[in-house]
Amino acid sequence: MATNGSEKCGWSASQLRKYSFQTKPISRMSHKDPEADRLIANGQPVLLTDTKLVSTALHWDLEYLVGNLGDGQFSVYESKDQKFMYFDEKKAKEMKSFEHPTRRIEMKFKDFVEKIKNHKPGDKKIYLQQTLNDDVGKRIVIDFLGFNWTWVTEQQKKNGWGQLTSNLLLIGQEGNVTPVHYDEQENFFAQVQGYKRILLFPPDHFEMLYPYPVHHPHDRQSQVDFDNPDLEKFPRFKEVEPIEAVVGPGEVLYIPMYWWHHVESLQNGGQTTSINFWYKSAPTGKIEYPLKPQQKVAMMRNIEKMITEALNNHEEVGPFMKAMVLGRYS
Ligand SMILES: O=C(O)C(=O)C[C@H](CCCc1ccccc1)C(=O)O
Ligand SMILES: [Zn+2]
Repeated sequence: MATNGSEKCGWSASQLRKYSFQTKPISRMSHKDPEADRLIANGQPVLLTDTKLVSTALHWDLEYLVGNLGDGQFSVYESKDQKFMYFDEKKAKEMKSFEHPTRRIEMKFKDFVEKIKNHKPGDKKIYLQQTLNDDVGKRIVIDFLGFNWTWVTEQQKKNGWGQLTSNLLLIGQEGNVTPVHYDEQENFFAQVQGYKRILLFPPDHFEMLYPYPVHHPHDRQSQVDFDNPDLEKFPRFKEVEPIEAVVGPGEVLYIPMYWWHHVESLQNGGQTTSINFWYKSAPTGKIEYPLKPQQKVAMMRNIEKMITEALNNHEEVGPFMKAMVLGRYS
């Protein structure tokens, strides 16, 4: 059996899902390597092995969290399969025909842990996704204050990013998948417990990942099902060239804004815990040409929003844009 030296790195290739495309490994390095700062400054992903960003959370197992997270409500998503596709609840309200792929339940942390413990094959899968806020126990506050704010705040300043908008606490079951999507924020993704495989696709993959329309509840998510890609509808999907990282406890992955990412908790790897750090982007300074792919995605989003609002009817957007382009610009 081919090993990847997994005895050293705590996981094996057999725990990774099989997809139709090849991947290339992401570069891994110390945060002290000047190459790391160069990559981050250029909006390139990099896996940082030794930031100690969340070292004070590495002991956050379920037992400790039950005793210290407090009595607040936590957002827990349940899915009939392993996929947890995010959707915008406001946009879902506007779209009667929209089929909700997951259901959000608010519950106390101890009830979430009970559900994890009593989970049987065939039960709905669950995924806790909750923004860390200040109604947590004081030991959690102490751990939180112990994060490496010196380093991450230095990165924020150096790269001219906006404010830290939130830290999302993510606790998922083995095998859970967050399908490929992009976010409009910079992200330091810190792994706390267990292993996650992250596939990353550059922003120019917009044409190969076929995102839903902007007004759709699944805005920013790809229409392509990685487990069963419809190459008739999405022919350019076969051109994708992702890079890949398996992140383990203590490791931090920089996911640049607009970079597509797919996240899976390794199969048979036990439950996973992650904390992300989402930052507003740097303000666009002087426009320089050629435009970056990220800027073009932002432009396409604004144009789509404007046309949709002006026509005040989603059905007319396609024909309107086709009339503009077919036979004229194509
Ligand atoms: O940190 C990130 O950006 C991730 O995608 C991490 C991902 C869960 C994110 C859920 C989500 C997706 C879109 C909008 C709001 C919330 C995971 O770890 O499964
Ligand atoms: Zn994301």
